[in-house]
Amino acid sequence: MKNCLTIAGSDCSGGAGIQADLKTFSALGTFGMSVVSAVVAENTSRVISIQDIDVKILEDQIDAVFEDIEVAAVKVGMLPGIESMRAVAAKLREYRPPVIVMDPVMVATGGGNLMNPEALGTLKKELIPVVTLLTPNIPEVEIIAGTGIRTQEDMKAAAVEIHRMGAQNVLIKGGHLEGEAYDLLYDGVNFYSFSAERIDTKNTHGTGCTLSSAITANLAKGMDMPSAVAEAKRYLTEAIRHGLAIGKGHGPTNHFHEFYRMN
Ligand SMILES: Nc1ncnc2c1ncn2[C@@H]1O[C@H](COP(=O)(O)OP(=O)(O)O)[C@@H](O)[C@H]1O
Ligand SMILES: Cc1ncc(COP(=O)(O)O)c(N)n1
Repeated sequence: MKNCLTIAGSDCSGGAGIQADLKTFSALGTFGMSVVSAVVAENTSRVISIQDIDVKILEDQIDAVFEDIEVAAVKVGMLPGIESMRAVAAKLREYRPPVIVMDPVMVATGGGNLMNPEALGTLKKELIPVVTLLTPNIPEVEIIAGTGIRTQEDMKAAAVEIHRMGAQNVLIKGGHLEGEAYDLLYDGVNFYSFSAERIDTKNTHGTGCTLSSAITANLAKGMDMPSAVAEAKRYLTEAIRHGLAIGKGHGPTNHFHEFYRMN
């Protein structure tokens, strides 16, 4: 079995963050481990408060995993600010895991800032250059690339720009645009399109986390990048289709529905 590590925030309501990542890692047959970067008091409707984890214990958690266990792939999710970003970037440069997938989480689906906007420069300078794959959504692309995105052509231009910043691969998620659920992958040479039907639901809490951790698990299992993304998208679409109407706001994706067990 391959070992996957998520470095991300804790969502006590279980739909996003490390909780979504660990459920995805398990559902896809990998062994999941987690380094907590922040504790977020949140639910399907709102973010109440956030406590950043001290940098020392953030670093110690990473050391505890890497000094003992072989890590096939790392997923990085919410990093709340400059200090945590610097610490994680330094540890990733030190341990050099074979795969690093980063979801540059900025805002929760239910609203609420999860990243200090002042950390944008650190994200660009220290983290983007070390990642195997960056998976921004449209608002995140607009902030990172500094351009408005309305069309698939805009997505292409921004993917090239983010690749230039140092990300080996870029997957721009089009969930925030209208029409089909269209995502675009750029590997520095080719573009790959991934389309799925848009499911009419408000239960989309954790979709980005689920997709990036599913890609991480698939890469850990040895798939090439386009196959890992295609399979992860298939997994995610079913997890949204069978999404759970839990809570009063945006319910979570479902990792254990009948469709996936049978396929
Ligand atoms: N209603 C939906 N039906 C099907 N796929 C969706 C839906 N909403 C989002 N997606 C897909 O979920 C993934 C994450 O989407 P997006 O909303 O863009 O990112 P984030 O969750 O980070 O904000 C993408 O693959 C996107 O295409
Ligand atoms: C701790 C944490 N991390 C990430 C998200 C974003 O989730 P989404 O996958 O809906 O973009 C979240 N709401 N909470």
